[in-house]
Order: sequence, then structure tokens, then C-alpha cells
Amino acid sequence: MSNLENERCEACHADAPKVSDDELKELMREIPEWTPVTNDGVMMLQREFKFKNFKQALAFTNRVGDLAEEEKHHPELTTEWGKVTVTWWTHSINGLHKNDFIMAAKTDSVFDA
Ligand SMILES: C[C@H](O)[C@H](O)[C@H]1CNC2=NC(N)=NC(=O)C2=N1
Repeated sequence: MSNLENERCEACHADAPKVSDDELKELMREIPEWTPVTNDGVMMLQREFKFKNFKQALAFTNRVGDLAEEEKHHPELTTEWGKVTVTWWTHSINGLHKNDFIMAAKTDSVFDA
């Protein structure tokens, strides 16, 4: 089980450090189902979650939304029939902060609950 899911996000400022390549490698081991993707030069974490119908996908979307409000860290959420795509990155630094890995782990635990 990941330890990250029990950590809290810290307030993130524009001068906060992005995760290094070594940290990225280490942190990815805790969230193996996520993929690092780059959009317009910004590195992000992405995972697709599958459901039986739209209603379940929407309920999951709302649970992740509640998590985001609790931690004051917000994802991109794309809700479709039977599928939610969740993408985490830190807007203020245009890249990945440890907060994104914490939120990815928390997202996994909402899905597995
Ligand atoms: C004031 C507020 O907490 C900040 O603007 C937060 C809101 N949610 C956020 N979410 C994400 N993903 N990145 C941010 O930089 C960010 N900033």
C-alpha cells in the first residue's frame, strides 16, 4: 500500500521545486498505474478509471472533486460513459510537485474504496 495517500498537500508557491528525475522515479513506484504525460511542455500524471456506466463515472468524478477541495489541489477531470480520465499537475509551477503524487495516491484509494 502507498504511504503517499496518508500525506497532506502543502501550500504550493510559484518558487516551489519541481520533482527531480530521481524523485520522479522513486514516487512513480508508489503509483504504478499512473503515466507521466507531457502537454505543451508541462509534465502531468494521468490515469483512466473504468466504470460500468455514466452514473458511476460521475459519482467517482464528484468524490475526486471533494478530495480536491479538501486538499486545495485540483485536477483536470474528463467524465465519459464508463470512463473518467484524471490528470494531476501543479499549475503554479507548470509541472509536477510532490502534491500531485499525493493526490494521485488519494485518487487510487477513492477508486479502491
Ligand atoms: C489558492 C489556491 O489554493 C491555489 O490557487 C491552488 C488551487 N488548486 C491548485 N491546483 C493545482 N493542481 N495546482 C495549483 O497550483 C493550485 N493552486
